[in-house]
Formats: sequence, C-alpha cells, structure tokens
Amino acid sequence: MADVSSDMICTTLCVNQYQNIEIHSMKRISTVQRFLLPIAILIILAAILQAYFEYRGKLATVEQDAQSQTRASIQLLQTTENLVHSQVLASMRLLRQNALNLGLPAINSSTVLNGKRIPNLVFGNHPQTGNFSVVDEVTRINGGTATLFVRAGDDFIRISTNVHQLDGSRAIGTLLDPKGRAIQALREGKPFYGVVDILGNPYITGYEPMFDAEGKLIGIWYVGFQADMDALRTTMENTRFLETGFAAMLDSHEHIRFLSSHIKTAAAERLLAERPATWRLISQDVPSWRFKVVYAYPKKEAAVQGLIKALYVLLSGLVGLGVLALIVQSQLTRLVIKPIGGDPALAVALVRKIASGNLEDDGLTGQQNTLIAHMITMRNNLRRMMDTLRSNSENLSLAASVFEHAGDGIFIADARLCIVQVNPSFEKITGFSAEEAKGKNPQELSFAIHDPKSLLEMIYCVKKNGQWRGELQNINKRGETYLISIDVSSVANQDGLISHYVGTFSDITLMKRQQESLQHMAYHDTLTQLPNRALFADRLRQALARVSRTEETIAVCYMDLDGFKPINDTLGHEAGDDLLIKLSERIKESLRSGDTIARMGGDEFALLLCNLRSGAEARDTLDRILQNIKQPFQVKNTEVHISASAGMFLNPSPDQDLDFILSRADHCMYLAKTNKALDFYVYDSTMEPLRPV
Ligand SMILES: Nc1nc2c(ncn2[C@@H]2O[C@H](COP(=O)(O)OP(=O)(O)OP(=O)(O)O)[C@@H](O)[C@H]2O)c(=O)[nH]1
Repeated sequence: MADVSSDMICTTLCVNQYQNIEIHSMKRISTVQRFLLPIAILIILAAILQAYFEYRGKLATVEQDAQSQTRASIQLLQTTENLVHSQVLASMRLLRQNALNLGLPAINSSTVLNGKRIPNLVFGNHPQTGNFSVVDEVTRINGGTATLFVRAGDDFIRISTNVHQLDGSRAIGTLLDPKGRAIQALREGKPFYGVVDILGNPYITGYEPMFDAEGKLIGIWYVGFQADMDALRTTMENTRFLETGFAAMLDSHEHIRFLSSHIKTAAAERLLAERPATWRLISQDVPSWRFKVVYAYPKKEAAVQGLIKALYVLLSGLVGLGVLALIVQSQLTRLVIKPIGGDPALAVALVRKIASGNLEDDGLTGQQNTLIAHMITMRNNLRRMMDTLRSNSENLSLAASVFEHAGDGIFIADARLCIVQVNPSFEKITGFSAEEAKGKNPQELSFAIHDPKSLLEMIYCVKKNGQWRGELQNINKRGETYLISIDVSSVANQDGLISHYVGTFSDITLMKRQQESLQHMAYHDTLTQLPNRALFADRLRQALARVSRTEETIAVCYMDLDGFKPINDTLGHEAGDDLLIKLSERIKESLRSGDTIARMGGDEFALLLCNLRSGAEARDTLDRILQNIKQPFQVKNTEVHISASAGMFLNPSPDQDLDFILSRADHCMYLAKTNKALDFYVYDSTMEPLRPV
C-alpha cells in the first residue's frame, strides 16, 4: 500500500508538471476510484433494491406464515373430522343393524316419556322409548354415543340415548336442536354428517332419517363421537407468532375456544373485536365445524423483522463492496497502475500528446521499466528521429534544389548504369528530355560516341575507386558534338554494393575553344596565323633535343622582305596585310610537314627546316622558298612583286643558346640584305663561321 501511495503521489506530481494535459478532474479521482465508483453505485443500488425486496419478502413471508399456520390449524380440524368420520359410519351401520335384528322400525300407537305423550317407536315388537339396549350395544362395541329419535310433528325427541346431561342422567325426552344444523336436512328426509355442538362440546356426528315400512319419516338414527380437541388446544396455546402475535379458535358464537397462552383472553377478545389498523388479523372459517381460526400479529413487528432482514442484506452488500474494493484496488495496482508507472490517465494524456505530434521534452519522468518510462523513451527516440528526418529533409530539399538549379548536368543511374533521373541542365546540355533519358545508359545518349572505351574505363575506375573524373566528347540530340568535363561517383547501399551512379558534368566546349584560341593566339601570329616567336623557339628547342638522338641535320633561317614598305605606302596597309597572308601561305605550302615557318614580327619570318640529309638540301630548300617568294602576288587586283633576304644557321648544336642561334641567322640575313649579291648567307658552326651560299 505504501508503494501505491507513493505511486499516486508521484503521479500527482507528474500530472502537476504536465501542463498541457486535460486531466484536471482526474487529479481529484484516481483510476481505482473511477473504476470502483460505478461498481460501488451499482452494488449499493442493488443492495438497496435487494434490501427493499427482502423487506417486502419478509412482510410477505410473515403473512404467508400466518396464512399457512391458519391452514394448518384448519387442516388439523379436518383431519380430526376425517379420522372420526369412518368411526361414525361404522357405528351408524352397527346401530341400524342392531335395530333391524329386532325388527323393522315402526310407530305403534303412543307412549309417555317424562310425562309427555309421544309416538311409540318400535323395532318389530320391541318398543324403544326408554330402552337403551340398542344404543348401548353400539357404544360398547365402537365407543362414542348413539341415540334414537322419534318424530313428533316437526320435532324429534330423544327416546333412547347414552348421551348424558350435566346431572349425569340420560338425555332422553330432549329435542333435537330445532335451530341446529342437522334438523333441516333430516326434515327433508336427507342424512346429515358433520360436527355438531352438543351440550357445549363439539361432536362428530352422523344423522340418518328413519323410515317405516311405508317410507314414512318416523325418527332419526344418530351416532356421534366427541372430538378430541387436546392436540388442537395444545397447538393453539403454544402458538406464538412473532413476538406478541397469537392464534385463536372461535366457535360459531364468536367465543374463543382455544387461544395462545401468552395473551390473556380479555386482551385477545378486545383486539378481535376492535380489529385495530396496527394489527394484521387473518381469519378463516371452518364451515364443517362452524369454527373460525384467527391468527393475529402486530404489523410493526413484521416491519421490524423486515427491516432487520433488509439491514442484514444492506450490510452484506457493503461488506461485499468493501472486499471487492480491496480486491480491485490491489489487482488494479498490481496489474495496471504499477506496470503503467502511474495513473493510466497520465499515460493516455502522454500518448495523446505524442499522437498530436507534440514531442517536446516537458520534464515528465517515469519509474524504470514502466509503460510511461517506455513511452517517454519512445518519445525521445521519436524526437531524435524527427530531428534527423527534418535535417535530412532539409538536406534533401537543398539537394533537390541544387539538383534542379545546378548549372551542371546531373544524371543518376542505377547499378546497370541505366539512367533513373536527370536534372534540367542535363536536358539542356544533351538535348534529351528526362523521359527520353530515363532507362537508357549514357552511351545510348551518345556519350563518348567517338571513344566508347572511355566509358568502360570510367565504369572500371568508379567500381574500383568510387569515382572517376575526365572529359568525354559526346553528340547531343541535335547532332552537335560537345565536350564535357564529367565527374562520376558511385553510391553504395547498406550491404556495401553499388546501387547507383551519380554523374555531374559541364559543357566545356566553349571554354575549350576559347582556351585553344587563347593558346593559339599565344603561339601564333594573329595576321598570318603562323607560329610566333615563342612557338618557333619551342619547336627549335624540341628539334635541338631531337638532334642529339637522331643526328639529323636541321637549319634555322631568318628572313626579311625587301621593299615591303613601299607596298604599304602605295597600296595601303590592308594590301600589305593581304600580301603578308598570301606570302605566308605560299611559304607554308612549300614546306614539309616537319618544318616550321614563323612570323617574327613586321616583315620578318623564321624558318626551321628539319630532317635534312645535308647542308646542301638545307640551302636548296631555302633557295627554293626565296625563289617562290619572288613569284608575283595578286593584291588588290594588282600584281605585286617582292623578294626576301635570308640568313641560315646550319646544324646548330643542342648546347647552343636559342638567342645565339637566331642572332647568327639574323646576322646572316643582314649580310644578304646589305650585300644584295646573294639572297642568303649561311652560318655553319661546325665548319666556317660565316660563308655565302
Ligand atoms: N601592312 C603591314 N605593314 C607592316 C606590318 N608590320 C610592319 N609593317 C611595315 O613594314 C615596313 C617594314 O619596314 P622596312 O623593313 O623598312 O621595309 P622595306 O621596305 O622592306 O625595307 P628593307 O627591309 O630595308 O628592305 C614598315 O613600313 C612597317 O610599317 C604589318 O603587319 N602589316
């Protein structure tokens, strides 16, 4: 119980802390009380109802008992009557048989009895008035009493009897009670059997009409037994109904014959006469005896008995309720409150709060290993999950936004490299819509169309290293070639197996072109598109490096146009430009693929002749070029003639400085220009420092 109390206190404290829970009413009534309240009300109502019914039942039982005892008393009378009735019949038969043994009944003249003249009843020749042999014989054999009556008008006079009067004499000469019960039937010639009051005593009697040979009613046969009322008297005297209730047997004159011994006759007579409302009187007639059985009891006593019974039921109900309350409280505490860890209302409120989506930590705590504690843990876990989900969702929406708005094309492919999703930039760059791209692999969308191997390399690297970066040349839906810089990485599932590939790429076609253009500009002359000084120096460097391995002959020539300025001056600068372009193309066409011509500035050009078999071949080549230049050019519809002076550095060695080589060739060119005798001079470091062609 101490645990339960502490639980309740804990719950109340928790509830108090639990701000948002609508359990104000529950604070006042605990779950056990709420559980018990309807049961208690039901049990109390049932007990009250049962008590009421018990009360009514008790009243009815008292009434029924009284009725039943009344009937029992009557039954006793009737039993007495029935038992004696057979004796009466036997005696009646015996009386008549004894008479018939003497002769048939008849009236023979008259006789005198007690000074009165009455008809003389005879059996055969035997007068019966004052003759007691027949009746005494019957009584001797069967007991009881027997009488012979003779009819005298409407009356019947006892002429022979063994019924004695109070003075002890035989009651002959007396009349059959003219107001009695038997006389009416007998006058009509019918028998009468029943209880008759004879001289103040009840007799069970039998009366039969006596007829002579002609069938004339001349008298009465009578036999009777005085009823033994001792048993009835004892029963009545011992009867005590409730505390003061009593039983009484009244005769036809309403006189009390028998009465319960605990009440005085006068008091009983007064009650029976007044019949007060506070008493219940049950009376029943016994017609054959002309008696009346009365049972009387005070209503108050019956009510008290009923109330005692009702109170007993009520108390039993309350005791039962108390026991039930204890059982319910202990079982609820053991099976519900303790496992829950507090009032179920608190748990319900907590669940409702969680269900409403409120996962805030409100400081609620629960005892270990209880439902509330588990729910709080669940709520904490849910909150953490929600935070993670929210964060993931934000990341996802961010990722989705990036995916949607990224300038780079993005595709996501499954493990078979079939595209499952692309972003708008993918559609823009490739020209393929998302619907067209889905389900296809990059090759089917013309990725790396010219170099399918690069895709295989890409897959191999991604599988091995998790990512691959490179450039691919693709063809878009419009059939245009474009170059992409692409980054492909793999996404592994929980088992560590590749589930997806993510490719991010950008169209670098334009950038590449610009880059190439810039590179071209950096190494070429913008007017003639010939290599410039820097590219020439680079090629010369490469050639020198090669020479040490191949021992081939190379030659570096420096060339300057003669009389170019006048063309500018006369035909204009544009014509000069045109001439420079056409001259460059002519020289380029006359060179072999491994040779280089570069514009060094203004009207100055440099030549790098490689793979020469000899110095003579170098001279011949330069000479052929100079002769070629002398061929007329068509500029602005004008035939223009021009020539060039040149210098050659034949067989430069790898250890020689580039500037030195060029300055030597330039110097030779200067000699040719100033000398005018030769088109070019040759500098050969291995032979002569400077010599003409
Ligand atoms: N049209 C045109 N003229 C150029 C260009 N670069 C330099 N020139 C001109 O080329 C001329 C070069 O001068 P010079 O070397 O004296 O010309 P030249 O008449 O050939 O004289 P020599 O070389 O001494 O024979 C100058 O008038 C420059 O203005 C160019 O890119 N286009």
